[in-house]
Amino acid sequence: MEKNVTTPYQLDELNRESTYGGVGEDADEREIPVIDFSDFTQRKAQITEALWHAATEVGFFQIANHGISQQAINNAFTTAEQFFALSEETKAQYPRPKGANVGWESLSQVRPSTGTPDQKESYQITRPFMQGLWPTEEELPGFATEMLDFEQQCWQVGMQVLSCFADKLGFDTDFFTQAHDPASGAYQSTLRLLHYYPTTPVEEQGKLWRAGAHTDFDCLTLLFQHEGHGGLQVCPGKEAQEGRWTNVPPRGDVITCNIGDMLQRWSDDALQSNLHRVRMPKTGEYTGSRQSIAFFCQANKDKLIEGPANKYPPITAEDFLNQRIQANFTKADGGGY
Ligand SMILES: O=C(O)CCC(=O)C(=O)O
Ligand SMILES: [Fe+2]
Repeated sequence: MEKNVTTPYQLDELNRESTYGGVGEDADEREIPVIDFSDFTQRKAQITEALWHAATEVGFFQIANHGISQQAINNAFTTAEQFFALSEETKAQYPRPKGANVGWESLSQVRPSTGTPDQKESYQITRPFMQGLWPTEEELPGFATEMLDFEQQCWQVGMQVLSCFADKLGFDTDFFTQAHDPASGAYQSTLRLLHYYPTTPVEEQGKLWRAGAHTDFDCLTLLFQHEGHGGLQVCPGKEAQEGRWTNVPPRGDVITCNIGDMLQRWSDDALQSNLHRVRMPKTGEYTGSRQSIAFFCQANKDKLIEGPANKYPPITAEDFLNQRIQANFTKADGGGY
């Protein structure tokens, strides 16, 4: 099947996404809620209310006092930078295989909203599927150990957030924790290291984007923004037609979170998976390399996504993700599987 912007997609989520490529306008009146996670166990009920409000209204929120040390985050960024500084030939030894969320890719992700490749390279880590995809100890000592440790810390925070949503949706508290079991071979949550290439500033945003407008495929995304590396903009679903985009402050001490399509479906649309994108820097703004790190909580392949009210027919997490990945990578990259 040809993958291009005119392809009619099977999932509603994809049809929606393919219509949102317009530049729109900046709307800085909206605030991204910051939610304090300190004393999580004692304050869980209060945190849950704050999360639910943020997730149903804006779809994006930032978590402060999340428990991952600043040192661990800084180290992850430094190590990611070292990975991307490896030679093209070295990185090309670890390519993203067809239709999988693992390995290295560069300039290959074409969003249905834009039809142009994101101006970035990325490296994906999904625990069970990394064979042959780690750089060697000579190339980058300690890389796998450090990244898997960071991945585990992200998972902890992700599961805390999801346990709050489980409470509100009437599932067992640990429902999503079991659905994202890292010990299973069907685990498919992914840590993604991102490097947006240095660029020349634009007077006006044109066809090329650092990351074209999209919603995420997963249940929940934890995004670590590099202090000062701006450009991320969000647009709540309700306002997508008007195209009013809010800048997300690039704070290095909080985790920026958003709901993805999988959880929107799993919550019968109660939780909003919102559009976001990374625009090109304008004249006068920082134009160097831009880094970020994302952790995508994606239910294990064999889990069935079924909302409490059964609004949508059940679909396995594997089938759901496959359709989304397929629509996002070009044929040239070997993405059509
Ligand atoms: O780099 C960012 O700020 C956003 C990345 C993103 O949206 C994604 O990888 O899905
Ligand atoms: Fe995203």
